[in-house]
Amino acid sequence: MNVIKTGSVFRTKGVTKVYEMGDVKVHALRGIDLELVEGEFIVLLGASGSGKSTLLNILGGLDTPTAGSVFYQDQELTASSPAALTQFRRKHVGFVFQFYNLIPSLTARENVELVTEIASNPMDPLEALEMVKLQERANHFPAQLSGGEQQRVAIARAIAKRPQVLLCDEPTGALDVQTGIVVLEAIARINRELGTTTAVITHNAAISAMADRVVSLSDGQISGVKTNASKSGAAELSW
Ligand SMILES: Nc1ncnc2c1ncn2[C@@H]1O[C@H](COP(=O)(O)OP(=O)(O)OP(=O)(O)O)[C@@H](O)[C@H]1O
Repeated sequence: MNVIKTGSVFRTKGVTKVYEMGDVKVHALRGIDLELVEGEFIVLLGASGSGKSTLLNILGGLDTPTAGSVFYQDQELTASSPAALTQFRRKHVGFVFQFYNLIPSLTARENVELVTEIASNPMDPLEALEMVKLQERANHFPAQLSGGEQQRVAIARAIAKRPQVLLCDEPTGALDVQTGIVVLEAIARINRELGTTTAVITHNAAISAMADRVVSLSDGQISGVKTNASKSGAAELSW
């Protein structure tokens, strides 16, 4: 069942990003107007170089646009100081990247604890590992886990502080299909059970079927927005 609440989480207006390297200007984003609402699962779909990562990094406060405005609820990120952006990221945003960035010398549980120790209302690390079905591997080190399991630890780490938004940049990009599906199931479960507003960026059109809404990017512009009448479970996907 699709339950979408109506509260606005992100609003962007005319977001433009130009990277300048010497005399060369790369227009990564060319005027993005987008709203994400509370509890929504959105897929940002586009070919390599279409601007997906740039947009996600701007939403998550890791990067700032050249022009345009970005609001997180009532906070204008584009008018926020670097310190305020750090606070925003720390409190409200969980990031998942293609490569898991776990600390090799720490167990799964300790990797999650890195976040729970500095968060104000965190989950128990084991509860976060249970959300991704890895509670039994809590005392294993990253080298003892498969790529998909390491990615699930990274997801547990991202959600353990109970962020309002989960931003995932090609979370299955380094995984085979079956492993990717288990990772996507974990992300869908978090969206469904915790109500975490979730954005997944991918070049893989098959993943779109899981989303409430699919926003296609092409050459730094939104080239299409599609609302799915019903969502597929990750297990139904194939690519
Ligand atoms: N730091 C940077 N400096 C210069 N150009 C950049 C930088 N980051 C991205 N770009 C350029 O901006 C454009 C958009 O890049 P972006 O990484 O957002 O695309 P993407 O859709 O996420 O691609 P991919 O799927 O390959 O990761 C590309 O042309 C890229 O080369």
